[in-house]
Amino acid sequence: IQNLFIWNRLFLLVFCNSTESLIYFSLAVLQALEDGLKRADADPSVKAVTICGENGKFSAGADIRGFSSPNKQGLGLGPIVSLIERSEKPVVAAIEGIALGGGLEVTLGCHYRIAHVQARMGLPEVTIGLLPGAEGTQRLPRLIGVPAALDIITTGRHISASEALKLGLVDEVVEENTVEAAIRLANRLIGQPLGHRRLSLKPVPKLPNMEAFLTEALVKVKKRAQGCLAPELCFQAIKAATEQPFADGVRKERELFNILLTSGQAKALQYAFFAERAVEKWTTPSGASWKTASPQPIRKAAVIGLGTMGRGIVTSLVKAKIPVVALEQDLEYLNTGRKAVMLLLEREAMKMEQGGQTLDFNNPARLQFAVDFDVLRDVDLVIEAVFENMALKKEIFNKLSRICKPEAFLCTNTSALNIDEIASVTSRPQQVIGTHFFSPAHVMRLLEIIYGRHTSPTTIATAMQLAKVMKKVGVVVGNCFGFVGNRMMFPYVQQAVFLLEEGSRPEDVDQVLEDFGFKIGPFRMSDLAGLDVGWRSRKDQGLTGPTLAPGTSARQRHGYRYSPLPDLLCEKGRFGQKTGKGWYQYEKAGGRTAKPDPWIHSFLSEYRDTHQIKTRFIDQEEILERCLFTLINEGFDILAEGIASGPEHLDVVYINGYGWPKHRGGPMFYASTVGLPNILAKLQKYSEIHPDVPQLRPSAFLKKLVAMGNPPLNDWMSYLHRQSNKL
Ligand SMILES: CCCCCCCCCCCCC[C@H](O)CC(=O)SCCNC(=O)CCNC(=O)[C@H](O)C(C)(C)COP(=O)(O)OP(=O)(O)OC[C@H]1O[C@@H](n2cnc3c(N)ncnc32)[C@H](O)[C@@H]1OP(=O)(O)O
Ligand SMILES: NC(=O)c1ccc[n+]([C@@H]2O[C@H](COP(=O)([O-])OP(=O)(O)OC[C@H]3O[C@@H](n4cnc5c(N)ncnc54)[C@H](O)[C@@H]3O)[C@@H](O)[C@H]2O)c1
Repeated sequence: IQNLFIWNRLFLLVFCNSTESLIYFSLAVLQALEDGLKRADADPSVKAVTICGENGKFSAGADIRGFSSPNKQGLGLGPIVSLIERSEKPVVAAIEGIALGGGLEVTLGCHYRIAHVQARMGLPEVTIGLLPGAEGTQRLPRLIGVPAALDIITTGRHISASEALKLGLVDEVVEENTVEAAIRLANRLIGQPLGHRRLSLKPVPKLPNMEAFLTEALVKVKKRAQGCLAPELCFQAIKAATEQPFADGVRKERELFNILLTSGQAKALQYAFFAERAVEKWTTPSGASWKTASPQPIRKAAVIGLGTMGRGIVTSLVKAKIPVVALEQDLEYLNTGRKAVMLLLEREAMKMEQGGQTLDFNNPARLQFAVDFDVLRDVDLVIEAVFENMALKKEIFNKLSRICKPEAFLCTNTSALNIDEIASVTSRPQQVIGTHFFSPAHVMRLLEIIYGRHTSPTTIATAMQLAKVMKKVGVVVGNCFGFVGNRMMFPYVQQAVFLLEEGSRPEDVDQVLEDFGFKIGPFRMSDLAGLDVGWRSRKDQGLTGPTLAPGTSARQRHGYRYSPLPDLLCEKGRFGQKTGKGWYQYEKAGGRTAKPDPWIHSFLSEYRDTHQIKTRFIDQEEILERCLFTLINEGFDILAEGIASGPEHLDVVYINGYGWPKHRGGPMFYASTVGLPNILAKLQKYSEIHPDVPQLRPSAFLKKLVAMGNPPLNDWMSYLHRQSNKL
């Protein structure tokens, strides 16, 4: 706080920015706030105080980086909030832009709160592994009641000013100048009693069935948390507010805050927060970067293919208010696709209505369906989402190159195919790029953006901008088979299948990985995605099917271990959920409840007999290590090859696209917590046992980092000497 104005008889405290655009509490800001308050209190000419932020933003809360610094910046905020509340002079908060975390807690110490209609508020500490630690868990339930406080604190969601008004979190919402409105209110309050406005003195509003409500709420919180500690501790702090006097509740809040602060989960979640922002600042080995490349505006887009992916992509574009043309191969496919898209959009519109927003999709200027490529003449960008087949993709891109206007960008949603080969059939390879969405595309946040040899920086910047507009996290990566996400997943799934050959059951492997925190284990995931997808790809690669050379050993390909188990299941028509049978059995085709299948158990045991594999008990540790360490090992190769510019990229991909538990910070962050020497030793051990599995052989980069003394993750990339130029 640098600007303190004494304005008539009013003291205006203005938080000044620590950065260009956001105010978060550093030690200096806290000290200035405390000094300002004390000065206002001591000055008899000051009759009231207004607290506001600079540049139309109240505050983003404590400086998150401070939590991992030795002097733990921001920890003194609670006493300052109490100091505000105790003031004998009325204090009014003028909330503009955002009031988050400690920022909102400051307003809870104020006697009155006025918000601008576009302001957003929230206590997002839970999302970075913490709880509101400046007495917010004790004041908020007193202000808005336990159910609403529990919802806001355990989810960390942001709320609008109108919702805040409905909940009683703010006293007034204004459309005009919030600071002036706050000053007017402060002036009116001079000399009025404040006791009833001090939240710490108020009781928590009673519920007729508080105990039952809390018991039920805890079950819900735990279920949603999926192994993350913070939501449950947020709950405990709020429960304390219902049971104990304010001062004891604050003590409990501090105790719980400290547990979280020193937990690995908070560290991991805070790493993930900054990693997500770091990947926005993309660079490529050739020196192209977000700093110098400018995105082109996308006023109209097209999606080709309205299957599983195309439907979700169209929905995302419509939600982002980008006019779309949706194209299919014939009228029959078009009608099926149109129905599916309209259903998704209706559902999305309903969800948005609950939040007071609208979605306009029945207007042909916003969404058009077609089978004729001629309608693509005026679009700025096309996203191709047809079958995963190189010949088909090339045919489509060649056509697009001829029909679309010269400046249009051509994107492919391929899961693994070579972007350069696709681009080679166009006359504009510099405008061809991979935009790899994840299923369901209107829900999943990840957008892997793959540049080819000729892709221009403008094209990358435009794809990144598109991700942002679609509220997705874009991660720029290089071109290789499977890119980052799928390339790292192949060895993970491969190990899972090898474990079945050796003695595990699908449900054992899934359970271990779900206990680790994955939303869904590899076999449940395969059943959901459809086993036929991988089968088709393996047939295309000549690993199975009619093109396989006669006499090829069942369990070997190119001299390495191969498991035909997934192929055998597909040959029996077991494609997963869609056929009602896969690695599990389902109640019907299209059913969703996976049940262990005795058929699979006896099939596996016959398979082992046929191939003379001795069934052995495989413990949880081995399941976890073999699946995760091979995935991580591939990650080190990806970094060494320059396919991704840092470990954060791999982590953001895994958290947002593959259900990796965020509270473990992503696979590469997890590797850094396990310790690279431990990972190396385990890979060496398993590789000796399975010499025919190259994915278990430790990456040269991993070995190098261990030899360099296991440096911290932030330093890993400095140990690479880049020669490759992927652009
Ligand atoms: C030793 C033990 C003793 C125990 C004693 C217990 C006592 C406890 C006392 C503790 C007091 C705790 C107080 C409080 O409860 C805790 C907090 O306030 S935690 C912080 C809560 N706030 C947040 O989580 C907000 C996070 N930020 C956002 O959600 C978004 O950034 C935004 C504010 C909505 C803005 O979004 P955008 O406009 O899209 O902008 P960016 O996200 O790209 O951000 C721009 C830039 O700012 C950086 N940044 C944003 N917020 C913070 C922050 N709070 N701290 C640090 N940095 C922040 C962000 O990283 C970007 O910078 P870049 O990374 O690009 O350099
Ligand atoms: N399904 C997934 O989970 C997933 C995830 C990420 C990426 N992908 C990739 O996305 C692409 C599409 O996959 P999908 O699962 O949506 O496939 P899908 O089989 O569900 O749909 C493909 C659609 O493309 C249409 N199509 C085929 N040829 C066409 C043509 N010439 N013109 C117009 N439309 C045509 C088909 O009619 C079909 O509706 C593939 O490259 C796939 O690898 C899929």
